[in-house]
Amino acid sequence: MTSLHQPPAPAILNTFAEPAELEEALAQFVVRAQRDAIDKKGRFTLAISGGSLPKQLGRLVGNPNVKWDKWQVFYADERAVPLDHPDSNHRLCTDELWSKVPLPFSHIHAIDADLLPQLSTPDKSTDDALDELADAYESQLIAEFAQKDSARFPVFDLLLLGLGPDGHTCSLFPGHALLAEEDRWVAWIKDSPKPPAARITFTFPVINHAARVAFVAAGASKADTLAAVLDHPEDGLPASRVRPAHPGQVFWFVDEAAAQKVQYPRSEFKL
Ligand SMILES: O=C(O)[C@H](O)[C@@H](O)[C@H](O)[C@H](O)COP(=O)(O)O
Repeated sequence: MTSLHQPPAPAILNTFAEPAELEEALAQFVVRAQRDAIDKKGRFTLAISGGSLPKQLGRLVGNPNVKWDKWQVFYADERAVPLDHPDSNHRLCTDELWSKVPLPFSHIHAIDADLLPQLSTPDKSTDDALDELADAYESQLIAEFAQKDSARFPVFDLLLLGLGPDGHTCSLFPGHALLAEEDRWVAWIKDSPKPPAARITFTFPVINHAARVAFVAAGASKADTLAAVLDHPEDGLPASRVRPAHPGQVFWFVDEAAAQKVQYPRSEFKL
């Protein structure tokens, strides 16, 4: 049997007493993923979501083991707002991280902000404008991956994702038609229940081709959702559907406050 036919590996749940410990372990984990990727291919491809994540990666700043010049950074989802808008994930990441580290600007793949004015002009429908925005972002992924890896879907070395209170991840929300997307790499949504409404997002085929996916969730407000995602995957919440194909692996980095209701077996964090 080829590896392609093996079932996805069960997620690894790492829990930490305090958010500070979680952040330290997360930084070590990212550095390890980076080292493995650079050893194999000379580059490290990472995609990140918004929310609390950029702050939780603070321990990477000033870390001498991070080879920033080898990173290629994408956004696993992004809000359709200008890049300097307070709602922009790119702006959040820039403020929290990229502005503090020597990551070359050309290695940060943001949405094409020149396409945004189309969203507010009468000569184009919102659907068409968002479609173009998502396509343009998909082209950036194709430029990075398709020529180099000639894969049907990109294989990210690492995706760093958050968990929303309704079980969403990226901009993939419960019950939304986008959960069934099978072809596109990047899709758009104009009715996101979490504001702002218009966004683009990686699709499940992209997420589920990644080599590693790390979810990060901290705080008691995540407790019920985390228990639902890990203990009741049969409910099909978006975060439960993240199950990268073998040999991909999902890791959870959560603090005790978030893990308090979870029955799922915990692992001892090791690199
Ligand atoms: O841009 C977004 O809105 C996100 O990508 C979203 O999926 C986020 O990661 C979760 O909602 C968790 O957000 P918190 O970490 O802030 O709870």
